[in-house]
Amino acid sequence: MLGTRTMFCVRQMAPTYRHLMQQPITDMSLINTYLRRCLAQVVVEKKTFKRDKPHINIGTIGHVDHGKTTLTAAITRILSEKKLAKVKNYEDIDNAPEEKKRGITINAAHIEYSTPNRHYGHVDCPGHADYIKNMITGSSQMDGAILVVAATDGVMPQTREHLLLAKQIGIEKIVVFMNKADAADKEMLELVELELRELLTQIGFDGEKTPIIPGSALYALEGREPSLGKDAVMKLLDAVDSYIPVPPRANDQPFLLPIEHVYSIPNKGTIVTGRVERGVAKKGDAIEAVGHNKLSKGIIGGLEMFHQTVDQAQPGDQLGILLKNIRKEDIRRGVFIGKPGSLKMHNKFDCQTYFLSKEEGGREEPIPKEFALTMYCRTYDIGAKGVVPEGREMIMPGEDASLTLYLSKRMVLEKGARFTLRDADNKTVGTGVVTNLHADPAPEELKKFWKRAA
Ligand SMILES: Nc1nc2c(ncn2[C@@H]2O[C@H](COP(=O)(O)OP(=O)(O)OP(=O)(O)O)[C@@H](O)[C@H]2O)c(=O)[nH]1
Ligand SMILES: [Mg+2]
Repeated sequence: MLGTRTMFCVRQMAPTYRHLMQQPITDMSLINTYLRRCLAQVVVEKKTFKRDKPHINIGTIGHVDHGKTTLTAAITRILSEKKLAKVKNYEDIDNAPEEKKRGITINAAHIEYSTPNRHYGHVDCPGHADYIKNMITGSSQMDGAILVVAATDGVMPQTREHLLLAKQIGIEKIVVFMNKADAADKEMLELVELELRELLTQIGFDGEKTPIIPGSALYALEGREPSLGKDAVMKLLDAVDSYIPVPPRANDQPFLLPIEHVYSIPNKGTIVTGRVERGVAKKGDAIEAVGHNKLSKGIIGGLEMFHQTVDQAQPGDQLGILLKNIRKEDIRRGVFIGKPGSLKMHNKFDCQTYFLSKEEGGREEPIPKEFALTMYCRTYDIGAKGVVPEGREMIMPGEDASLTLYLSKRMVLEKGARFTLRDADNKTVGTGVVTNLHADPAPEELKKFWKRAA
């Protein structure tokens, strides 16, 4: 049934449908019509996001039972006292029945809060499998992370595994909360800190400078002993504020537009359309069109959006670009337009890939040692052959793996780029993130996979 508030929103926000509102609201189908037509507006009214602070995505990672969810709950409790967060109790975060029963996190939970300087989206990651999947698919893309390590246990297998994966997918800065300090003595804390700095350095983080803050998430949540509880959590948030940088805004990066369509207009030139992914561009700028084994140089002759001239293209713009000095035959869908020198083609790379389980729409049968699929990345799709790493005979649906992929043509690839793998029936089989780019392989190596080596 309709609440008074919903009806108020409908009346307030739907002047277009006011003629419908003149009639007495007795007919449910009429009410449904109002609601359907106004739903989008009602949702907007409910969820207007105040953009007054830089937004950053972070999350808690670390070994099972080390206190990630307790810390997440404690952060919201402490910040709620300053009206910077809504309290999320432990049970609100681990809210699935199975999670309550077993006292563990299974699904990643998304929470928001602010410090005086920033707005944070925070993902409380589960100890294991789902987290890895979410990290790879990008559903929990993080700009930085809080590693939670219980001082009572020290570094454990998933501490290392989560750090490795964070590094793989491009997280540069980590802040450590050395938890359960209420149950550990000074010597233990010192030892675990040493162990952690060594591990961070080993994996490629800055082990010396990474802030490591000892404390007790449990005390913070229960409002006990501020020096270990509330004050430690505030210290942690200060460290997150200062150590994890705001990611560069898309405007500041080199121009990039993946081509969706190419047209040729007689006497005018070649027109490409697509959505600006990053950077800015204007008429007269030099550009390169890169992809499908080819690099062409040209100049932007004009920019249009919705049949109107645009002075400066910005991220998110759906554009038509007139290209000078580039022929229609030189380019096609999947070629990228970018600032000269900023785009590189590759046909061999490493990636972290998750293969969907049967329930998720993936394959029933395992992925064999060598396989052929189509890789979809931004606007291109291209033949890709993969090799399962040594030591594994196959990959089962529902598992993840580090792989090396060979493409049938050299395409624009960047570390951190996300892609999907589909089979001949256009069924999505896997999803991945590029972790390492190789120099072009020798033709003999490529010929093993592609008869007509690029
Ligand atoms: N003594 C002590 N116990 C803590 C502290 N923080 C958490 N715990 C306890 O450790 C257990 C695990 O805490 P959780 O917050 O569920 O751990 P988690 O890392 O989220 O676990 P998963 O999500 O399952 O990986 C719970 O019994 C907590 O009460 C702490 O600071 N001190
Ligand atoms: Mg948890």
